[in-house]
Amino acid sequence: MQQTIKIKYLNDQLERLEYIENKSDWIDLRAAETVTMKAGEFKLIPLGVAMQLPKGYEAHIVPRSSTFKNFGILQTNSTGIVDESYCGDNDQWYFPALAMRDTQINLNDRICQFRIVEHQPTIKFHEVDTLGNEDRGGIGSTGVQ
Ligand SMILES: O=c1ccn([C@H]2C[C@H](O)[C@@H](COP(=O)(O)OP(=O)(O)OP(=O)(O)O)O2)c(=O)[nH]1
Repeated sequence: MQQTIKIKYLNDQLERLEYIENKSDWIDLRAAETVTMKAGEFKLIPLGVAMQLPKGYEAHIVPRSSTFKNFGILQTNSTGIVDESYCGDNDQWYFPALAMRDTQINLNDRICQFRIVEHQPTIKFHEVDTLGNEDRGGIGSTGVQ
């Protein structure tokens, strides 16, 4: 199945996004400006794109596996969630970055990746006194090996 995403680029110099077949279905995103950061500094790095996602979908943004090795930055929200309603011309996507060392990220460096994901079903909470199941054990109860 193929989906179409309407995309608006906010920087003419930004390389256009590409879905690369047979590699990974995650799509790399690029820094839309050159950014220098000091160790300990936080910055929202602009990704230079705004999109209208397909109806019923959201997008998840995570770092590339090599991002920390290459740039020494961590994504402060671990996973970025782009809501379907975040679809205006100026609803630019950002990468919230914490620098662990002095670093420079250049325009068009690929720093993170995204995929689209269908929304979960609507959820209703049903409060009970007991769930009626045996406890599985606390976090870490299965040991390390
Ligand atoms: O890594 C991210 C995470 C979010 N967003 C954009 C898309 C998302 O739809 C919007 C708001 O994100 P979220 O709802 O997670 O943030 P919030 O802190 O709850 O802010 P808001 O009050 O805008 O909802 O910010 C990004 O560009 N990058």
